[in-house]
Amino acid sequence: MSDFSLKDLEEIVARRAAASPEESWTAKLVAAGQPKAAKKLGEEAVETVMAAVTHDHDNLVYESADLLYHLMVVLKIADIPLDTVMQELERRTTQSGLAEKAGRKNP
Ligand SMILES: N=c1c2ncn([C@@H]3O[C@H](COP(=O)(O)OP(=O)(O)OP(=O)(O)O)[C@@H](O)[C@H]3O)c2ncn1[C@@H]1O[C@H](COP(=O)(O)O)[C@@H](O)[C@H]1O
Repeated sequence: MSDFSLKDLEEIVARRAAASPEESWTAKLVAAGQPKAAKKLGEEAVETVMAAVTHDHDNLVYESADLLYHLMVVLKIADIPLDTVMQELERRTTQSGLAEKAGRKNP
């Protein structure tokens, strides 16, 4: 069981965003801007999907880590705290996903 949390990763990303792009991938992505960071997020999402559908357990773990890290970078560039996403997830705990979908105006 790891003590490492997404909150820890958020803090690392915030700290490294201010580093030199020559010495930090995080800083390089932040300097490149949201289109580049979001493109990397999309690539990691596709690689995660491929690992899942091919039942590649080890790669699914590896690509999921890449995906979560790049999501944290995209949220950082968008100036959205992880806590805002967690609040949205918490709000959703009051009903099932199926009930939420059925209640949409345009399902
Ligand atoms: N978790 C990560 C993490 N996961 C993936 N990556 C980097 O994401 C980059 C993209 O990897 P890919 O192989 O998918 O992409 P690529 O083909 O090399 O890149 P392109 O040529 O396509 O642009 C690689 O440089 C990975 O090392 C990460 N870089 C940083 N972190 C965390 O951020 C911290 C600070 O890192 P720096 O900002 O680099 O100091 C690290 O100690 C980690 O905790």
